[in-house]
Amino acid sequence: MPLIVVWNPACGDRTAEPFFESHVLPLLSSHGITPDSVVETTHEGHAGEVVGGFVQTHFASSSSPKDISVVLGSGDGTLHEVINDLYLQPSLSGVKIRLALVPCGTANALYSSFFPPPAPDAALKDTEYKLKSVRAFLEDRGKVAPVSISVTQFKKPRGDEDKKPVLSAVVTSTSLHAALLNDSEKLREQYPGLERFKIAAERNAKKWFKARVKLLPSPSQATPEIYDPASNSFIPSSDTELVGPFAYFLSTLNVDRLEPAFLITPLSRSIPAPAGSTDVVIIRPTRSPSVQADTQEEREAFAKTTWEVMGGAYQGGAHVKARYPGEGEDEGPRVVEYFRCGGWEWHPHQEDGDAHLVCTDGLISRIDEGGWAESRVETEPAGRPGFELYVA
Ligand SMILES: Nc1ncnc2c1ncn2[C@@H]1O[C@H](COP(=O)(O)OP(=O)(O)OP(=O)(O)O)[C@@H](O)[C@H]1O
Repeated sequence: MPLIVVWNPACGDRTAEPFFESHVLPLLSSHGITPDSVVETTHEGHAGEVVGGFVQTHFASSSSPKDISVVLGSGDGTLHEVINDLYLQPSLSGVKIRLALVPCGTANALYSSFFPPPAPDAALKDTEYKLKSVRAFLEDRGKVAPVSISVTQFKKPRGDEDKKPVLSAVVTSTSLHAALLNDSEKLREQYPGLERFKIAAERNAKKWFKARVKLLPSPSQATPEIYDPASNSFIPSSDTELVGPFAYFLSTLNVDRLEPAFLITPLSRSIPAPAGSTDVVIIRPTRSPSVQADTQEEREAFAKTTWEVMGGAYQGGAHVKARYPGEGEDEGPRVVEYFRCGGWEWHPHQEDGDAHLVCTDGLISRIDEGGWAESRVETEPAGRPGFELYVA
């Protein structure tokens, strides 16, 4: 099977190059494997260009089999670029792109979801931990997990052309997560590690985002579902048209975490999601019994709730069960609404600029004035290239 090795020297703590030179390339060599191509990226977008070029070259000269392997040293953003470059190319229909990921990025959500680290802090300094997907490629080439794709389309006001769709394999979000990702890029130089996400979150925690949302069913659902903690299962949701404001709105695919220890959608593993569905985590402040109106004072006071509850994602996903204080002990409504569905529409309020940001795997896009976004899990991947991850 054709093999290309690519790493991004600029991601994470910038140690991809020495890690590949010292560990990955020698490991391949010790198994008698010489890659057809070895590339260190030199600029944004380069990984997509080289993998795309590699696939085209191989399939121009052979008709079958249409499988290639990519050893990719990066974070989620570089993988996002590769998927976005390749997925919509009609000439790559039916090609299988099998990825051996080496987690060299900052968050490494996809890798740490498939290879949950025993100790989050130590994980990325542990050479053997980082080589798990490469070892799966070397030792058991048949063992792969499919990587599902979400397609987000940016709709313009009537009469205008839509922008090119953006694909994601990890996270699609608006509200606090999109706002903090927008800020965190500016902090990358100063804070190369995970702390830049926390700093950016603190800066944005007091914002509420005015929008309305329509949840869309997956092909296997009659209607979108909501998590019912009492039965520990998903049940049909009576509410699928959600009115804001929103403090938090985030959906995931393929992952249960955004960082090794930040389990934002833990139910995607404990109650496995059927193909074609995404898990959506939402906080709407006006559901709180103590919030009377959308005022600056209420926003500032509510930031503490958002902060504390979302901190539960660092405690194994405790946010999923958090409640507002109520009449009796544990009687208030749930803070987090946890949905499972096929996708969603996000219609931002025209005057709320912050509500126009959408994050797809770290890439920030802005919805045009008067426009809206629609994100759906791809359910007809026939005619597209398929992505798979070597797993243990
Ligand atoms: N040689 C390069 N110099 C500068 N930037 C690069 C280079 N090669 C790739 N990039 C860009 O680096 C950015 C960051 O990469 P990536 O998202 O994979 O890492 P990360 O942000 O550290 O990790 P994560 O996404 O897991 O948090 C990507 O947008 C990619 O386009």
